[in-house]
Amino acid sequence: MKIFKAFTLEAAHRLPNVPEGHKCARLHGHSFRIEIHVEGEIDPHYGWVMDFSDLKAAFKPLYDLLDHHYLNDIEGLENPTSEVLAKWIWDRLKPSLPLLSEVVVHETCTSGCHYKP
Ligand SMILES: Nc1nc2c(c(=O)[nH]1)N=C([C@H](O)[C@H](O)COP(=O)(O)OP(=O)(O)OP(=O)(O)O)CN2
Ligand SMILES: [Zn+2]
Repeated sequence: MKIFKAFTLEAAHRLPNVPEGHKCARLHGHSFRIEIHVEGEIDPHYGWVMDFSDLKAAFKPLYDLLDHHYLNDIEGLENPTSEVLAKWIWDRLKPSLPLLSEVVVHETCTSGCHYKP
């Protein structure tokens, strides 16, 4: 069974490696929507894979690092594309959330990525 929790965070970024004249070289911000997916068996007593609030607690340290920050200043996010951000979250969350199965980053309403190794 797969479950997920979604988070919205505000952050600024620019993409330093885009071609000259690309709009995303300029400083701009997004309301990122991040989905954290986990996969596991349903606990027969609780009737859930895991408590959504435990999922929220696991992501909180990373949420606090990202929310209302300039992503380019964060180690590992010097080129903060959706793809880089999704893998950055996976690499830091997986050790404390072993059931993690996918990280989804919605950068805008129309753009984003799904990451699972
Ligand atoms: N593969 C990727 N391409 C782009 C990324 C990215 O992270 N991965 N990021 C950007 C920019 O950060 C930009 O803010 C988002 O791009 P875009 O979807 O083009 O934004 P728009 O709001 O202009 O989208 P429209 O739906 O076309 O209006 C660029 N590319
Ligand atoms: Zn952007």
